[in-house]
Amino acid sequence: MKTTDTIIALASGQGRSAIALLRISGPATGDVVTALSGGLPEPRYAALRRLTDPATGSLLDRGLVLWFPAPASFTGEDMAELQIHGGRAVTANVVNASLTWPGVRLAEPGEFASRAFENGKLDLSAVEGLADLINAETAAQAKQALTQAEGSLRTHASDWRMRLLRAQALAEASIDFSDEDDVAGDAMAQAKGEAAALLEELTGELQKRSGERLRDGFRIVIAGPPNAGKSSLLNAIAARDVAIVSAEAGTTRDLVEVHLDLDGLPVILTDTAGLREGGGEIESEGMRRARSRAAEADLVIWLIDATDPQPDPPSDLEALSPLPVLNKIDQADGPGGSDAIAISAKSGTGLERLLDVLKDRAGEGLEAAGEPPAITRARHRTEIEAAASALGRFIEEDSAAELAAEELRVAGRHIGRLTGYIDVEEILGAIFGEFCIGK
Ligand SMILES: Nc1nc2c(ncn2[C@@H]2O[C@H](COP(=O)(O)OP(=O)(O)OP(=O)(O)O)[C@@H](O)[C@H]2O)c(=O)[nH]1
Ligand SMILES: [K+]
Ligand SMILES: [Mg+2]
Repeated sequence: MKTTDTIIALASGQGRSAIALLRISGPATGDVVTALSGGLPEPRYAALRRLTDPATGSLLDRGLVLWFPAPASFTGEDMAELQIHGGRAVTANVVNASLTWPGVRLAEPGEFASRAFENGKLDLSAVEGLADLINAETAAQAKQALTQAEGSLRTHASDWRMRLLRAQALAEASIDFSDEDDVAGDAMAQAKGEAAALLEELTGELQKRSGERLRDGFRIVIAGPPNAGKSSLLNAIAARDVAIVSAEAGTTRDLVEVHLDLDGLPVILTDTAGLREGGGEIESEGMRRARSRAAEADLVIWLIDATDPQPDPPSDLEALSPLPVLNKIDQADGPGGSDAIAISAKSGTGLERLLDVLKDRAGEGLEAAGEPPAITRARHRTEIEAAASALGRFIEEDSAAELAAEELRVAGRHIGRLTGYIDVEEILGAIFGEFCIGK
């Protein structure tokens, strides 16, 4: 990416809409806007302007023009936003007219955010928060993403960095005074005390899983013998015909997944192939997938047919403490007498109760008690784990002070990568690649 280029992109969704938002960023922005609209409006005030093709003078559209001179813009560069009519031809014409200006090109995905990062407008954790906000499907996800975009992880990371620097300074003092035994020993003991307190805090954060779960969704897997009504249950909960239902045992082979919003909580519900002995090659592969998805789930529903004598779940599923649910009670004689939740996927009986239980379980899994979790994605976990093990090595190291102090620098590098203030090149692509064009 060359920051001398001026970039343009449709920031609102693709396709027909009432209004479309075009964003332009880079040194030629002022010239392009002047060429299109005859001048620059007052900074940060919307002005209604006629937009004409600078080459032919023909009218392209009328729209609102906003001008954000550097450095007070999202990217930190000269920027403009054009609110124009959202027809495909209108937006294409305005974009094409802008592209005729020298040094102007279409933006790559995430390029606006990446320039904001390069210009120190956003740190990496805030960029990730913005990406999550754009992808958020439920209210709880959006709330967490916004908290992160506003700097929740950055606040933690800078506190951790400061404490590491303090420990580092103490460890280095102990090296400098190594010929004065008690001064050196005292400084090293203080450094280890700082490190131990920080390690305890990092370990506490690593124990919380709710941030990542909330970002990814709480995973519920429906498992059970063939024909128990698993696909019928998925369809009933999703209120759409997602999975094929039939009286033939072994209908479902692949995993069928739906994303649900249960009172603001994101849930991923997966229907699986019925589990039984035997089965052909395809069905066996389906059962293998069912078991492995169940093993990764936050909650497994073991669905059985109330009208049919049932096998117990296989031992690998039993070990996951599945939630027992009894289906087809519309056809069963009695309530069954077990602790299973009784439902009919067909008539809808008992579904509300089941949904209440699912909401409770998802709520327990997703809503952190106390402080919101610092970790919201695997990248954060990897860095914090690496920092914690370096701290552990520092605390245990009782040989040369120089070697021990190096572990603190390693920990500092990993914490620094959370916000990207140091040594970030290799992680940039992965983060900005998640964005759509125009952000
Ligand atoms: N009476 C009654 N029939 C049901 C109920 N739920 C499902 N069925 C029927 O049971 C049969 C099997 O339903 P499916 O949803 O395909 O069952 P499955 O567990 O997904 O089956 P496989 O994918 O083959 O493992 C179909 O004929 C459904 O109409 C129910 O609550 N009551
Ligand atoms: K079936
Ligand atoms: Mg099925």
